[in-house]
Amino acid sequence: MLLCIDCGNTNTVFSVWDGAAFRATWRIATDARRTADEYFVWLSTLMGLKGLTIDAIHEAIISSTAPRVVFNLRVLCNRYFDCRPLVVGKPDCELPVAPRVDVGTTVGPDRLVNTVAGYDRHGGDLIVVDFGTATTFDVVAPDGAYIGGVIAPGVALSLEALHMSAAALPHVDVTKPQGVIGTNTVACIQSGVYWGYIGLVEGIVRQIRMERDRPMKVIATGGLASLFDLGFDLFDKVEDDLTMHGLRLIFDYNKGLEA
Ligand SMILES: Nc1ncnc2c1ncn2[C@@H]1O[C@H](COP(=O)(O)OP(=O)(O)O)[C@@H](O)[C@H]1O
Ligand SMILES: CC(C)(COP(=O)(O)O)[C@@H](O)C(=O)NCCC(=O)O
Ligand SMILES: [K+]
Repeated sequence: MLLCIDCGNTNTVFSVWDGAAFRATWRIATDARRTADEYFVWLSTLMGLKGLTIDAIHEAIISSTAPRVVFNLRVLCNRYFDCRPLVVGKPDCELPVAPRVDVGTTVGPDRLVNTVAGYDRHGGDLIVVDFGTATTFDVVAPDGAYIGGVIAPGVALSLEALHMSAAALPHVDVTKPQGVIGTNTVACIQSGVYWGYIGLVEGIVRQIRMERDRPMKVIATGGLASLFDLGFDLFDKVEDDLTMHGLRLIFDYNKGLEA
């Protein structure tokens, strides 16, 4: 079985695949101090609850926007699964189409993975919006290349920044407000972030389409994507499993090159 690990700045998501068949997925807070042994105990317990045996894992691929976390994940794969994981963005991990960006730019591996997954499912002329720690827009060319995009502060990060920097503003969870005009502090903050984000997504997508001068599909992923999909026409589709799908595709692509 194949283990796919998508490590974001906030959460790390594991998924297990039997060939092309998805088996299960689990999420843990990202923490560079977590050791290989800790991952193993956690993962083997959860796999056991699903009737899956951890001994069946012999292959792994990692994408990480937090480079320091990769060390212990590599140890996990070497020690417990007896394999060298592929790490997206490293020279030995090939992509079907190379990104076209400024020389010297290191594109976030999550964005490269989303590009591969989005292109596989929807073809080119695509915008992938990923609501993570940061909200990213990845622009995919007709040939499947990542050609750039947008990085905006994440939703949770914006809320946290308000709370941290303004003495009278409480910590607030993001939800869809009833209207725009808040009649208490919490409602005002929720409105600012929620409607601010709707405007941000609409505006950025419109500008990208204008700059590319052609119709482009918009696919959204990440925990909060469905919240912003409620009652709006922002996205053609929300696909929570997009990054995991991309990791499996990249793994298979590299395996095909070996053969
Ligand atoms: N369903 C959800 N509801 C509310 N907040 C969420 C949800 N999913 C994720 N978040 C929050 O959004 C932020 C980004 O989460 P995540 O998508 O895991 O980011 P990353 O991929 O960068 O680690 C985190 O602060 C997380 O707590
Ligand atoms: C923009 C990001 C921080 C998003 O990471 P995430 O929110 O998924 O943790 C990550 O893709 C990154 O570190 N990118 C490097 C710069 C770039 O992609 O151009
Ligand atoms: K992201």
